[in-house]
Amino acid sequence: MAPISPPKSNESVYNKHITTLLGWVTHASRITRLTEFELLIFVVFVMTLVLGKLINVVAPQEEIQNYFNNKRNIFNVVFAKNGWAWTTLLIGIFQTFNYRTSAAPNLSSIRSNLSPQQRSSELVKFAVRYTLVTVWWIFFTQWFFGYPIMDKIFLHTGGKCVNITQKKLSDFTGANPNHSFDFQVMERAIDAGVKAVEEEIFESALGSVVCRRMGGKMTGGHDPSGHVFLLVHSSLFLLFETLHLTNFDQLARNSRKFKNALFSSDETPKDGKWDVQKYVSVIGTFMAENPVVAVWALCGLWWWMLLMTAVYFHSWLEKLVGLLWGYLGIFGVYVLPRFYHNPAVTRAKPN
Ligand SMILES: CCCCCCCC/C=C\CCCCCCCC(=O)SCCNC(=O)CCNC(=O)[C@H](O)C(C)(C)COP(=O)(O)O
Ligand SMILES: Nc1ncnc2c1ncn2[C@@H]1O[C@H](COP(=O)(O)O)[C@@H](OP(=O)(O)O)[C@H]1O
Repeated sequence: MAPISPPKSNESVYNKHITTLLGWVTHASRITRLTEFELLIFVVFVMTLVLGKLINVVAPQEEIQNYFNNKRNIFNVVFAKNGWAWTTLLIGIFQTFNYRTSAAPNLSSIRSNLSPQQRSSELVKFAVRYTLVTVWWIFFTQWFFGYPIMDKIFLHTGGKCVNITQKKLSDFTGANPNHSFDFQVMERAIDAGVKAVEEEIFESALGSVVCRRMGGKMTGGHDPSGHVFLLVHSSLFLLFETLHLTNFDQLARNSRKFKNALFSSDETPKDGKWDVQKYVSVIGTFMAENPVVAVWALCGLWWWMLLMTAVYFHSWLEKLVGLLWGYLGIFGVYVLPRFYHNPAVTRAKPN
């Protein structure tokens, strides 16, 4: 009779599973050329969409209705709708402070050991990367030899702009030279004496920007989520640009200093009044020494908005397509070059 092996302890089973999981992570990291931490970041966005779907499925509708699914909420109107402008502003501030690091060694970024030439060369490389990711954003959401890619996908899969009455058409006077293509279509429709503008040729020729500005509604077809794209694309860009430049030890030291300054005894209200000037100065100093904090705060807002988009808007597939286009641009700019220019990583391929 074969000897009966002793029952395995829970701990040994967990250890075995963790070893297997880590093996998969290492393997995925080798194939994709992403570091394990970067891989984790990519996975977080997929998991956020999954989490949003779960919340949507399990929470009763009346409980999940809130301020955040109002399209006119301030975070959507002020931040997401101007998402690339915010991204540009914050990475611009980060790079400016970062460039000056050698003059201020207590900054939480690590460029102080570079010569002026090296720093200039880093800045040029950054400008090239910024231009590439900006062009990707423009192509997907704003313009791609006519309509942007997201609109082209929508129109080619049978999407239409509906609900445009002749009145809305004639009311539409906000001429935007950037969308001359749309205006040509409209002019042709007007010249042809289109009465009800719901005519097939007209409806299907309108892109999302003009359609919404005319008070119409995009319907049918596959409408990739512009929000998921923008939030993921911007977050990945900001993280890839800042993580490797962050001195986490210095950041931790500065954070402790900040906390002490904020909560020190002389910061308690005197005669019921807070010393606002002191607070502004403490917070200002902290933000100037740690520009990365503002960048990560924007990433935090993007993550929350992504979760809200995942709960309330679009179909699952439309969000997934937005996500994949967001991944693709960043992968092309930051990771693809590693397949050609990083022999150390290439050598790390399994035998
Ligand atoms: C900071 C470093 C500077 C380096 C300089 C490098 C040289 C760069 C040279 C050329 C690059 C091109 C210049 C582009 C500048 C871009 C500045 C802006 O961002 S201005 C435009 C602001 N617009 C937005 O942010 C709009 C964002 N919104 C959207 O994309 C969409 O509304 C949506 C995708 C969020 C949703 O779509 P919807 O259809 O549902 O509305
Ligand atoms: N997190 C969010 N908060 C508020 N509105 C959101 C949102 N995510 C998407 N939306 C809205 O849902 C619609 C589809 O978004 P998208 O295609 O960009 O993913 C857009 O409506 P409007 O275009 O009417 O503003 C957008 O404003």
